[in-house]
Amino acid sequence: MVIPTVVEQISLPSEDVRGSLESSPLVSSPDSPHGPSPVSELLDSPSIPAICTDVNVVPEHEKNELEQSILNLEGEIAQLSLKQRSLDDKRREALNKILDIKGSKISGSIRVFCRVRPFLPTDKRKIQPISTGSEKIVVKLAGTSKEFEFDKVFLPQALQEEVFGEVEPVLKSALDGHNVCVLAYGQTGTGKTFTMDGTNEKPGILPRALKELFHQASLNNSFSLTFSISMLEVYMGNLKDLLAPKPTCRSYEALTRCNLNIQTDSKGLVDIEGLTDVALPDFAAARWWYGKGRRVRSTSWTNVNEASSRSHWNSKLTQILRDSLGHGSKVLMVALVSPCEDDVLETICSLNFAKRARGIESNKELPEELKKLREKRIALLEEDMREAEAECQKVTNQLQKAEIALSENRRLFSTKFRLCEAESKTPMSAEEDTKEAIGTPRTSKKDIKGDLSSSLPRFMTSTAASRQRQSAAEKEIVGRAISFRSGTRSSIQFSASQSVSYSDPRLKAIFQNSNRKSRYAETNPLIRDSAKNNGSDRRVDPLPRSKLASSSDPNFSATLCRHRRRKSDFI
Ligand SMILES: Nc1ncnc2c1ncn2[C@@H]1O[C@H](COP(=O)(O)OP(=O)(O)OP(=O)(O)O)[C@@H](O)[C@H]1O
Repeated sequence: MVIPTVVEQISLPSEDVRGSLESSPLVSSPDSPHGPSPVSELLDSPSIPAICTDVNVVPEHEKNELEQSILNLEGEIAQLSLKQRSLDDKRREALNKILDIKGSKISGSIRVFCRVRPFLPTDKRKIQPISTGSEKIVVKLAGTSKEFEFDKVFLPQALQEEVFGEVEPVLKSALDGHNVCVLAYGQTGTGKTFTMDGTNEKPGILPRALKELFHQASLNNSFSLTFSISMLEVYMGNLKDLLAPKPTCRSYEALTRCNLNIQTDSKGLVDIEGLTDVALPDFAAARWWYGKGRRVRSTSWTNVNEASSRSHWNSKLTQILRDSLGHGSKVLMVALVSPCEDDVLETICSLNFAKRARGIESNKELPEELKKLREKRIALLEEDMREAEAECQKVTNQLQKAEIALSENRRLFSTKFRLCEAESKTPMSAEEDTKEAIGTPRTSKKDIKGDLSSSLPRFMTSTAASRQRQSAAEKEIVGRAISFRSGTRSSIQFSASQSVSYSDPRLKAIFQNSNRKSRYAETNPLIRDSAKNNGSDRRVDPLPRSKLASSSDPNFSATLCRHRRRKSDFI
């Protein structure tokens, strides 16, 4: 009665095994006087392969197919990553050109906007001395008029969204690794806070920028970005750390938080000693810390020694912004002006400063034809950029799908074949081996026996002597089954060494490292070589780890590491 159990364990019936089984006293041949045994019937049946399947042995062709699929997906991912990279380069190049053309025609990197505040109920003389166009602003004073030209002029009714829309390209540039600085400048009460911070209902540039940065970073998974935030206020020559932990007493510690020192690090970059730098894992954290900084900013300066450095304070700001205003950085200044006649002198002062910052005289305007050419060029570049962005998004989606398929295939592979391989390699005790050779768990065997004996009439159940004989016969069969099993196992090991073994370089590439960069570096000679080159050419900025914007892409590691500074400048 145990024969079917033995048969169930035979995965690849060979002639030897067949012979062993058929010669067993319990397994009679078709010619035997007892007629064909259940085993013989099973072995002769055309459905043997389906019945004789060892649960621990997966067909080799399935293994090869899965392995091939993994390799194909790896190749596809490498190709898509390259495509994604080149589209991203294309987009970045177009964006840079746009910013350069849109920026000052002379300095190339500073864009200056002007925003006119609307009349407020508290304003006294609501006579508007300013006339505006989309790039021009004219101020009338004592019968004369003065004209200023900027990259963009926002009318009093301009929405926060419109202003942010013009800032957005510069943010993308920040994610591409450029230092970016957004400044608001103007007379008191003209809307600097409103433009940069805004209100809960009408958020300004900063909250929108934080949201957009995290959103943009989440769209592209070809590299990883880390964000951190620092906030400081420059007031009367003193630097206040807005994110510092609350001082326990109004003492020296509190004072030092208001008198940070500006230093130059070993690389000649600006370093504000002791400035709090908080890592931002997500947008929620960014919003929280930004809110904290805003609240601290609104509190009064009580412990500050106002006489300390008045003489060289409009220079502290310059020192702080030095890196952000330097070569290769993108600067955006918003000059805020009042619409009131009473403020007209201040307005002219602000506009003159903004004009100097922009570096172009309004009377040296570009001829109309050149202007049109410039606009046309910008429109073409914007189209290129949009196309590259859309294409890049498609590739990113394909990449995500391929990565999901790859991880699913790997999971399948490791559960099916590694388990199987481990199973076949684990040394088994004689008892375990016997159990396995017989196959069905003991309980099942008992069940079968129990079921059968209970279903048989008493006279058909075995006597003590017949049980002894049966046991001896079983032992013999089990002995043969064990030797067969051993043979099977070694054959699994052999085939495994061809396809599943860790010594196989193809699988090594798949299993060894889940890190994409190194995996690609191993599997794709193109990437491996470029990574090597970049590694030798690029200088790695030794900023503290928390201050680094790390990237899995070797091309980005050097350029993104200045995010901390960019962020602090930004705020
Ligand atoms: N574009 C605008 N639309 C509606 N309200 C505005 C706008 N700009 C400024 N305001 C309002 O004008 C007032 C002064 O603005 P805000 O406080 O932003 O000026 P400020 O330049 O930051 O002033 P200060 O330099 O004194 O801090 C606020 O009540 C603000 O809500």
